[in-house]
Amino acid sequence: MSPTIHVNTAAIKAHTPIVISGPSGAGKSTILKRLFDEYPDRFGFSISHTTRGPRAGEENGREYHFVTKEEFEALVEKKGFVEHAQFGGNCYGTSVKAVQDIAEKGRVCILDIEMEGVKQVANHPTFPRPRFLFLSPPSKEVLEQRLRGRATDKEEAILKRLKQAEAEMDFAKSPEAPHDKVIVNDDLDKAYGEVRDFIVGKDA
Ligand SMILES: Nc1ncnc2c1ncn2[C@@H]1O[C@H](COP(=O)(O)OP(=O)(O)OP(=O)(O)O)[C@@H](O)[C@H]1O
Repeated sequence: MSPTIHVNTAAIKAHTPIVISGPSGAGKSTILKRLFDEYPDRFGFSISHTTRGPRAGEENGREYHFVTKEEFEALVEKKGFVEHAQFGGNCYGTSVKAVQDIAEKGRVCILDIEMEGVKQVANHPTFPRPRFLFLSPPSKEVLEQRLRGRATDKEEAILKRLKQAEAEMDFAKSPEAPHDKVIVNDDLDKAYGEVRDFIVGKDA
């Protein structure tokens, strides 16, 4: 057994990361963009690790930390990822260090991750507990309208997202869900205000 990596608990607790999840189309990107625009110096996104090769224009340590399968697995062994997953034959993960780097710069790390990742973060053996926010669409029907309205996905992708959305929403209602707050994105301004209150506090 390899020893687990060191975690700078103090830095992370001083700037508790926020995990935001919710079905695709719930409005996470829209709301986070607004938050970053309003508070440009307060937040940070961690740089993920991946075993896929860099694409033209991508730089190691900027878009991703590009690593070999062996390096990735060694970090998994050491509990060096707060969450990791496989997509299309490649591994992707958010390292403890990447989140820590943001906290050490005095910023709050925002993690936009899906259900399986949320479970992993919540169950990590040494990483301090972040704050968990779930953004929900008002209903499945409205979610479907928004996904279609966004017009970025093909029919097959929309159906897949809707199925995954159902799983996300069932999980959020289940007793094992770690969410500290559930916000329904019905009216965008109202939902944004609630997200901001949760993340930066009412008097910010
Ligand atoms: N309250 C709202 N009322 C109406 N439309 C909304 C509202 N919030 C977001 N939308 C629209 O819904 C669509 C989905 O939003 P967005 O792309 O932010 O979702 P997302 O949760 O980030 O999805 P993904 O995880 O796929 O990136 C967008 O077209 C956005 O403009």
